[in-house]
Amino acid sequence: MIEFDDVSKTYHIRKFEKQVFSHLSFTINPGDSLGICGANGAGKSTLMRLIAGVESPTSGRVTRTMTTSWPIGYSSCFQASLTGADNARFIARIYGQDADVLCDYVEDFAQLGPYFHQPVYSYSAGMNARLAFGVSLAINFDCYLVDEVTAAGDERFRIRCEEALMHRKQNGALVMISHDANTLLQYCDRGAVLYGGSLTFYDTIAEATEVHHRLQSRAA
Ligand SMILES: Nc1ncnc2c1ncn2[C@@H]1O[C@H](COP(=O)(O)OP(=O)(O)OP(=O)(O)O)[C@@H](O)[C@H]1O
Repeated sequence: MIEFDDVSKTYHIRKFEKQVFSHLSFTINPGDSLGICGANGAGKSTLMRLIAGVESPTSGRVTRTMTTSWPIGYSSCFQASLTGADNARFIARIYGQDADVLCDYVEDFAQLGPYFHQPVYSYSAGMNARLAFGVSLAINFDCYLVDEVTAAGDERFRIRCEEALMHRKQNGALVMISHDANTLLQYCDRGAVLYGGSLTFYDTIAEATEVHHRLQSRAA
């Protein structure tokens, strides 16, 4: 379970203050697959970082009894001067996994060819995302956090991601951000819309994407 209790987040940037969201209370349970919709800058990635625990709330409390992946997406979570393989080994050690087994899985999954043994700074954004996806799928998290990453890679990679995520979803939880309604409809059951600093939940992802679409049309 991941529980948000009256969580608010504000960034202070020089003399400027940005309240991203306020007083969010909700729970993500095992078996949930939640799609989060919202316009650019609404706070989706910030929310994901708080769910993952890589950032803290300004006020309120986030309680986790499930292990969560880091937000898998285009933003890099790797040490750029190390190779993909060395990053995978490093992460294996942090999570107490067999480094050789994890490395083999990632090499096969991410299909980076010789780049797997090159420094991460030489990777494209898509290659970075493939590595991130491979490493996180190699570790058995209770909850996977996916930030737009399913768009990374070619058709074959997308099918691999889909199969792996659908399999993990059966045994755990999934929280996904995407600007593509079809992706959310494919992966998620429940939906939420982040708008004006508030998060509204819907029983189905179809309702959430529809509300988001209406809000977007109104703003245009
Ligand atoms: N580390 C930070 N410091 C200051 N402001 C930040 C930081 N991270 C995000 N913000 C601000 O918080 C707001 C929400 O950003 P966030 O990236 O969470 O939005 P998003 O919904 O994921 O956007 P997009 O769909 O464009 O990726 C934006 O106004 C952004 O400028």
